[in-house]
Amino acid sequence: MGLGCLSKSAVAVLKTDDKLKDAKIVFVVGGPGSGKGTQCEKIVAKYGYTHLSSGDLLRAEVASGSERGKQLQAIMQKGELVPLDTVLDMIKEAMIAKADVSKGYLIDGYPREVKQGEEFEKKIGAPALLLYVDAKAETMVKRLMKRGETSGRADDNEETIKKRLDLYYKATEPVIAYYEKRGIVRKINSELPVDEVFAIVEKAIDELK
Ligand SMILES: Nc1ncnc2c1ncn2[C@@H]1O[C@H](COP(=O)(O)OP(=O)(O)O)[C@@H](O)[C@H]1O
Ligand SMILES: Nc1ncnc2c1ncn2[C@H]1C[C@H](O)[C@@H](COP(=O)(O)OP(=O)(O)O)O1
Ligand SMILES: [Mg+2]
Repeated sequence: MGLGCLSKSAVAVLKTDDKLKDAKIVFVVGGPGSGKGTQCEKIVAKYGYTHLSSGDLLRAEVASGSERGKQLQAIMQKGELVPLDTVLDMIKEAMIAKADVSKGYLIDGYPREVKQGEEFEKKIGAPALLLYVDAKAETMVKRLMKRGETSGRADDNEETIKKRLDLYYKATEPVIAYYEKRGIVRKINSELPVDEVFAIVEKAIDELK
């Protein structure tokens, strides 16, 4: 069927969705403080991918001072997950905004639970790769406490870090098992120095081409 019967704006929406369906999508999953953001920055510098961190998108909404932002801030401060639809809508909007120029998307900090992965695939598309950024709990806590000295983040404190870690093991680790069955998970040892971690990341990204 042609698109002739549809209005111009309806065609534009369909075309955008098509573009996202064909897009190269990489999920970046790992515990809090494991080094997701650090590696994503390096991927952007080398490969020109679009980096979308769900946490950054949420913090931007908080910074806007909106009513919705205030509600989000309260949830994040407790180390809990914000509602799925809120995060997914923000990610999709940000992806569409870059659809014409993006070489690929790094979706950092999402999915946080299996349901988030399922909904993403229904509304946007399938990931080609999942980078599993792996570090020990002890390492993550140490890094987050250090980051907390300067990050200004309401969730980089001992009490919230503990809750975030618990939630990670309970809700997010099953995401890795879910995508392992599809054979798209690459486990990255993030205990190593940043550049050595990136050398492993590069191999995984290069395989995608
Ligand atoms: N491989 C690494 N070795 C040492 N420190 C690291 C490493 N990767 C990240 N860090 C540090 O750990 C902290 C958390 O990293 P970040 O990239 O913000 O993690 P995430 O986005 O997963 O929470 C940062 O302060 C960062 O500089
Ligand atoms: N996909 C998602 N679903 C629900 N809440 C999310 C989310 N991504 C982020 N959040 C909320 C809850 C998190 O504790 C908080 C900070 O997330 P983050 O910046 O991704 O943390 P980190 O990079 O330290 O792992 O934002
Ligand atoms: Mg981060």
